[in-house]
Amino acid sequence: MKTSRYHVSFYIIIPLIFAGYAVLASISTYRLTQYCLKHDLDPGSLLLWALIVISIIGSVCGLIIVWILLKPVSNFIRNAQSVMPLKEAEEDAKDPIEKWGHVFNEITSRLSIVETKELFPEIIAESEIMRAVLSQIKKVAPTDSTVLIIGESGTGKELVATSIYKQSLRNDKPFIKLNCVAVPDGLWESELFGHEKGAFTGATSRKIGRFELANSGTLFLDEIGDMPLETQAKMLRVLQEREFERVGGTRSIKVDVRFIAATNKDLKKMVEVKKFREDLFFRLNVIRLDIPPLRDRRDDIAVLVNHFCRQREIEVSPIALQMLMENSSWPGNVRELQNIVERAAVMSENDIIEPRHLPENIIGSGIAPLLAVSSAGESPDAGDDNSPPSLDDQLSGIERAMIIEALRKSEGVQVKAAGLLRIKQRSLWHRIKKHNINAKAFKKNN
Ligand SMILES: Nc1ncnc2c1ncn2[C@@H]1O[C@H](COP(=O)(O)OP(=O)(O)OP(=O)(O)O)[C@@H](O)[C@H]1O
Repeated sequence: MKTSRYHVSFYIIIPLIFAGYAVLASISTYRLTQYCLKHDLDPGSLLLWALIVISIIGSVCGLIIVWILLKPVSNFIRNAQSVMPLKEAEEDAKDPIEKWGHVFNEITSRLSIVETKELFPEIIAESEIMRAVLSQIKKVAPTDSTVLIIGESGTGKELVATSIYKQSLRNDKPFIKLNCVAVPDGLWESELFGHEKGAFTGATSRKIGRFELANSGTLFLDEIGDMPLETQAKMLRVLQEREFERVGGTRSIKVDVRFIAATNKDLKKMVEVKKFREDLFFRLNVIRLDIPPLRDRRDDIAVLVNHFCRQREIEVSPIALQMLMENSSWPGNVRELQNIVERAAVMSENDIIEPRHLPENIIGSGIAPLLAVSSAGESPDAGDDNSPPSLDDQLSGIERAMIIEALRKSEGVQVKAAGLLRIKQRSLWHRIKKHNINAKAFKKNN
């Protein structure tokens, strides 16, 4: 095919082969029947043999075609299997097609991680839910549509707004931020629209407002839920008409601004209780991006911790990392995680974050205390309620700690970890699943 002058698509050639073969088979049986009738022979047994031969030739042709088609796929799968993470992905697949499905899914997922890392180097996220958000950002960024970013405090709304700006067609134009919580009462209009000299007592010179500063660029209104109602009405006019006057001025100023707003408040509820204007809400809610809280994307914890550690040139021990991954609440989201790593980095003596450097609420749940104590070399604490953990719980905790230690030593390579523990790889894999350990977190390149 590569060297021939003409290229025929498989979509044409394969149906043609089968159609041609069917025509040939029909002609030969027809001819055979005619021959038998002409020579007074019984066509039954001859036709039976002919059908057997036709079927055998048909099967061989089918086999060759399937082999030609699947050869590059199986070559690819074989090469992909030499990559360690893909080996893990196909572990529980029973038949080859299911196995290939697993491998392809894993490859697609990894390619999308690579793409997101390239497009959004500052946003660290590997969870599916965040990757969906990032692909939404990729779509909306180059448009001029207003974006409303909703999410709890510390989820990364500002980071997302900045990424939208960076990926937008206005990325060489101004990016002006306004934190609505930080604007003092009475200064709203001057802050947004600017003022003329002498507009009010203290207006000693002309001030350019945020709308004007953001002209031809992007205006990011953080914490929009904290904007007072009377300012919302004025804001609505700018959103609709892209026009306003400076305080104390008479001239209308036209601006070309893209708006991005963010809030951690439930604007719909605020509309219901008349604390936020419905018309403004609809104007802002053109494209809505929901940033999930960290507790709903625990897959991101390991990569985030490793990222924050890299920034501070320190490391995190796998047990400490596992404890961070096990924590289920994270009310302060990524900011809280970042602060914990920062604090632990300051406290660590040898540039490795150990469980003892983590706050009480992180090491104080589940089997974490057992691991924390064992890693710190102290005796196990029975807990506040004076009821020591059961033997089964303790054994399970020890098993878990040993697996984590082996994964740490083997840098997440499960064959090696299984060797260290002197168990079969399959058994290790089952135990990893049972204890809900994120084996990927131990890989060096994480
Ligand atoms: N996915 C992420 N990758 C890397 N850093 C992140 C990520 N998400 C958040 N951060 C970091 O967490 C901190 C808080 O993020 P950010 O200020 O964007 O959150 P926010 O939702 O705007 O918070 P708030 O509502 O309190 O203003 C920042 O230092 C930011 O760099």
